[in-house]
Amino acid sequence: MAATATAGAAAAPPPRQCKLDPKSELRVEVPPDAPLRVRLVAGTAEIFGTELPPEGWVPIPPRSKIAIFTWHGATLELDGVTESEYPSEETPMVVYVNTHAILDARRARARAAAAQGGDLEASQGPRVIVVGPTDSGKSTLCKMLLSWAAKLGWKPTYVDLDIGQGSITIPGCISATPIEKPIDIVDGIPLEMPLVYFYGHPTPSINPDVYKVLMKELAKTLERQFSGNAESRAAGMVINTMGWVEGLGYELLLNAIETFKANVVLEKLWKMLKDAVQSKPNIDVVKLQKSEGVVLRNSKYRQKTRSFRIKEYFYGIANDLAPHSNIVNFSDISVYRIGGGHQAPRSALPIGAEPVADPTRLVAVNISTDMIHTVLAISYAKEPDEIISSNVAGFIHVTDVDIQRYAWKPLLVCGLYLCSPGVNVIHSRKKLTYIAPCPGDLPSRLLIASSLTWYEA
Ligand SMILES: Nc1ncnc2c1ncn2[C@@H]1O[C@H](COP(=O)(O)OP(=O)(O)OP(=O)(O)O)[C@@H](O)[C@H]1O
Repeated sequence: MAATATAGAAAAPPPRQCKLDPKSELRVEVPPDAPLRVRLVAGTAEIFGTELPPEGWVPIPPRSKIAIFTWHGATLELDGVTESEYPSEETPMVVYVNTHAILDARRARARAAAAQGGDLEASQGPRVIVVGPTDSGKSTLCKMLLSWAAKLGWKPTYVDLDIGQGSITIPGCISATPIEKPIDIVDGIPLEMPLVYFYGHPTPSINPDVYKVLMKELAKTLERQFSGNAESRAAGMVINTMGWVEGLGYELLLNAIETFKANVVLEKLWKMLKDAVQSKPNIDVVKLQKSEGVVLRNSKYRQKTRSFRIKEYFYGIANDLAPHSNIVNFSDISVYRIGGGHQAPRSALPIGAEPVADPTRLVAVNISTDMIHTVLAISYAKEPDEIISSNVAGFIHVTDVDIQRYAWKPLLVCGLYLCSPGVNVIHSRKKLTYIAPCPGDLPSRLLIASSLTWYEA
């Protein structure tokens, strides 16, 4: 099939077939508002590690940028509009699958060591961390490594540290989930058992200390789970990182490698880390080539994608879920912000002591109309001081904040009507309206504020 670009095309082209040679891929970009479906007519093919079923049409979600790759050759049929579609034989897939094979061998070694009563280190499978700049294909490589491992029966843990995009749940979170089967082409990462810590902002620079603390909490919880589950331990982790690789971003990457005890670093297009971590024992740094198919996304596009991820949480990928609107009294909830606490004034400190800001301090937040359109996380914490070390149950989206309502009651004094705040009746409602994915009361009264906003169109 010749390279085509149908960007802006109003009418859908007729269904068309595309024959792919072995070890080649068809790269497709789906527009935001027109459906596309794909069918395997002959041969075998996969999308980022997940095989296309031998029969039937597969809907490709709007805004997707995908590659349909075949190892042994395939004929595909496409039905619908694309922004671009073209085949390519230049892919790094052989290198990627070889990397997978090495990881697989390490998992098998770890499992065998566990069966022979080996120590924790010997029974630990690969903890792979994928690093590199933005749009170098990190998330895509993670998906492939996870799906290929799951296809062989492993249940590796996917750890997503990329708070800018959020591939497990909404952006602003550090999360992890076991991957038990190849990642669904339509539904994405399974959401049955995610472990989610809420940072609440799309970039770590807002409060890197909190970002580090949350990474530590997640790593601690995973460590506990691994110590009681030899299979998960042998399957290991695949860790996705953010694309900020300079200055503070670089420091946070080194911190992530240490915190999650990563023992394989897969670099995409970037070798700065090599010098920093190669001197350490038991860490392998492997430089991998970037696929030419990876699509560059500007900041406006990323901002939009973040909004869509939040919308998807409430309305589903195919807009097939209906969130529930609910009203809660201010007195029934407590909202906190993690970090941003001001340092104590010098005058309040003992003589000679220097004021120290505690970036991880918990601050109670007054509920105000500023919260409208923001996302709040529902903490599993029992007490406020446990919030930073607790994962979250889910999210709500604030649609209205009713602070107070005045019922003017003018007084007739000497033939004049007067309005005085002193004598007016003030009807105070103090209610917050929100949408949530499920009906019923909130599972906890402890909520975490964020800078994540979403405007319902
Ligand atoms: N071979 C390919 N053909 C077509 N599209 C691709 C290919 N590989 C990746 N993509 C798409 O390119 C985009 C960027 O890739 P990806 O999300 O993996 O990069 P990233 O390094 O994780 O980015 P970031 O760090 O900015 O989140 C994604 O939409 C992805 O689906």
